[in-house]
Amino acid sequence: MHYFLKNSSYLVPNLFVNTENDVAFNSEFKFWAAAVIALILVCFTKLQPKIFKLKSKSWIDSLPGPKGLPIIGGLHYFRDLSKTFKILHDWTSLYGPIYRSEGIFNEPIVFLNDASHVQAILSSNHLGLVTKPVRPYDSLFGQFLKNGLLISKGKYWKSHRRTLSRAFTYQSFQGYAKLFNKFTKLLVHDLEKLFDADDEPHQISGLIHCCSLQIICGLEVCGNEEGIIFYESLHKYKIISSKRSMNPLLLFDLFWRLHPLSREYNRLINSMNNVTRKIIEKHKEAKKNDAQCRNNNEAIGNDCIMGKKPCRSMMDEMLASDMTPEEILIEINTVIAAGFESTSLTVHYMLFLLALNPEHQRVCQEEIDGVFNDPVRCENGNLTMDAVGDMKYLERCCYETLRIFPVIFMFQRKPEVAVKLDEERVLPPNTTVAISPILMHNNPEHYPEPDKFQPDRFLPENCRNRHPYAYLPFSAGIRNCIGMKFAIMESKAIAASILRHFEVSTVDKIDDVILLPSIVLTPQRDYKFHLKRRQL
Ligand code: HEM
Repeated sequence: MHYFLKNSSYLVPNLFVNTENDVAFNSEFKFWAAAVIALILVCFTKLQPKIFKLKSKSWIDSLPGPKGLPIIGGLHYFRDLSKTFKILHDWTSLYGPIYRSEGIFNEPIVFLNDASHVQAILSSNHLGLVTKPVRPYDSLFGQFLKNGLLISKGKYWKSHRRTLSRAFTYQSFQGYAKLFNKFTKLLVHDLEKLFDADDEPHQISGLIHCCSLQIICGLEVCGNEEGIIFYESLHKYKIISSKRSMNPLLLFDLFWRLHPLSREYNRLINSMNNVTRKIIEKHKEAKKNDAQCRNNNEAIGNDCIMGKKPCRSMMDEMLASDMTPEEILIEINTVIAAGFESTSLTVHYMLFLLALNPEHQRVCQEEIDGVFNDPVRCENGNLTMDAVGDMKYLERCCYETLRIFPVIFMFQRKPEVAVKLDEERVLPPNTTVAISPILMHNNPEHYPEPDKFQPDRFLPENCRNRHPYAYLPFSAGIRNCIGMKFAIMESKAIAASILRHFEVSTVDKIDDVILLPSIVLTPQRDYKFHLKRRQL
């Protein structure tokens, strides 16, 4: 078996799992007692003026919304994370398209669910508008992704965005066809082994995650020690980050540094950095071999593109830029952290929705067969990038999946300048706003019968009259997802390879599995699938 973790449910960062075994919780009780006392003292002396200042009157104070508690604001509503999305849906029904909640220290957070309000924030090119709030971004990612693209701001962000953008053009994707083909073939092979063994339903997200991780790293990492270390560390890192972001005490830097979890957190970051450094070294080595091979005009394995200008991968673009080694390390971690699981989860959700809707699965398979049976677009089972681009029905299924399951279910901004939301409201500078695709995509005004899986919502003629900011799985504007096109191509390539070889069905229903806000939208457990080989 090609994947590194036998029990794929392990792969799901489940916050209900008791992680006490994973991390050192020694002396936690003493820590909490000391922390609570210290917190009370700090609050009464230092923080009171800040709290009162935040309570200065503005129209935001009169917005409807759930009541916060002193200091912890609205965090207590999310004690039981399995209820998060129900609570958010209830708030939206109760308070309407714009309402106010509170973060830590009762900092107001304005929830925007109206597409034109969201447009006012996201559509501007003003650098002051793309700033993200320190919380939750810093507490979730700060020590790992530092000033990487996901969190940085201003001119620094702009210059790195420009460098990385060069690696995300259609032209540079051409080189990825080879990786898509290599790793999707391994995936199909592993799935055959898994489902040939018995007639039981199986969880397959471990295998899909593995495929996506290898594509984004550009290397076979799953079977070896480095892959295991990176994956396990990322898994634990996510659990700890989520715990921290929901725990008011741990949001204080001082307490966080004293807490045993933070030592474990630093250890995990060091492990991931070590793996990333090795990946960079291997890339440099592979590049050297590749250049040598072109000079000698002889092919080394499959990795040498004879006579052609080599396509530059994301890694190549970064290595060729004027970024320092430390900056490159951070950006590569950013791309892996932002890109691999979001994409594999999308494939997981897409297969689940196609299993629930076999009539759509059949249409996809007809389209996929047409491409695989065409020797121009698919030679020896190897898809070209154009062939992946050609699968338009599958693409609509991918868009519809991201409407129903937007893996980045919420993102935030803290504009440094005032923003006119509408004729009546100007958002004061430094106000935190939360934008939630999962709430916006459920609005029947934009998506009639939002619970239904209807890929044709994304036919061009059906999109034409929809508000352009009503669909936000990748955010929008100058700070949208840099990997958007890559993610769609990769999701399609993985899903196509599975649907080409298997009929996919599931024993689960949509409400059987609770969704958790575990940084990304994560099913509490994997869906269970039956994969039956197709007669080709
Ligand atoms: C289906 C898969 C994906 C989804 C749904 C997704 C969604 C998003 C969203 C909503 C954001 C904005 C986050 C925010 O504003 O806080 C974002 C940012 C980002 N994504 Fe993706 N993403 C996906 C795949 C990828 C891939 C494959 C890569 C890289 C190869 C990637 C790299 C990034 C980076 C670097 C950022 C930060 C961009 C910036 O701030 O300038 N993402 N993504």
